[in-house]
Amino acid sequence: MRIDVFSIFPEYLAPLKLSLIGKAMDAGILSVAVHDLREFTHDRHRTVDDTPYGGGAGMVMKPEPWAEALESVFAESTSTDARPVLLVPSPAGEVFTQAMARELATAQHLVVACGRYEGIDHRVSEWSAEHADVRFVSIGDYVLNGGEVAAMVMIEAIARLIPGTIGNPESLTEESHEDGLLEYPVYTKPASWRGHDVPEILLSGNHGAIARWRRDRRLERTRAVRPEMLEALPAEALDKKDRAF
Ligand SMILES: Nc1cc(-c2ccc3ccn(Cc4ccc(CN5CCCCC5)cc4)c3c2)n[nH]1
Repeated sequence: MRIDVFSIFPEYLAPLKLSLIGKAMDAGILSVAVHDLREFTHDRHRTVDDTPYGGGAGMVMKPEPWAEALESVFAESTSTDARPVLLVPSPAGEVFTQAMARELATAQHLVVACGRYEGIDHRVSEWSAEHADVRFVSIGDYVLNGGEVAAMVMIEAIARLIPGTIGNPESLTEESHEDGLLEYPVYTKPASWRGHDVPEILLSGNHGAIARWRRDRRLERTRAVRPEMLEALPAEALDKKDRAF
């Protein structure tokens, strides 16, 4: 997968080079390029914003730098490949979920447009729709100062689902939101720590009982913290014992 990110603060995306994403990039599984939007301006002040038509507070990002920036990478999605997906972080977007991360992990080319100020001239997304599949995406119901943090969140959630990125694909199962339940609590040595002991069952070696205990903890936690997730589960996903929770 190829990911191109555009921002007026490209250094904001530097941490992507670390950890898993960094390894995946080294292994050639993933390529992430971060571009400075100001490279696509031509005036002395490298202007990317202007006042909003219709009035209102703040500034709006000008369309032309964005169009030149985006077409510089849209063109690289050759006609044989699938159209690129343009992700536009926005408080007004569809909410980003694990299901959406799974869907986007199958894309060949993701382009992320990180807005700032009050957002990007809307005509950019209208123009982009001729060249890419455009998705406005919110990472939650709160307002950030720009799209960079949202881009980091989405890239991490998507990239870790690409085969070969995560060392142990086993750890992608039974995690929260993967199968509709929250994850179970985890423990490691020492077995007794500051008066707190690891649940006996986990030391028993009885893998059947351990699996049941973990399932029960997942149901208990989901009912306590996110009851609406339990309601959303298809009936067949819960067996008789599960319904006890
Ligand atoms: N999940 C999530 C994603 C974002 C996000 C993503 C991208 C950008 C780009 C700029 N901002 C800051 C911002 C956005 C909206 C307003 C309100 N303003 C009212 C008048 C009409 C225009 C809009 C103010 C400042 C962004 C914020 N926040 N939260």
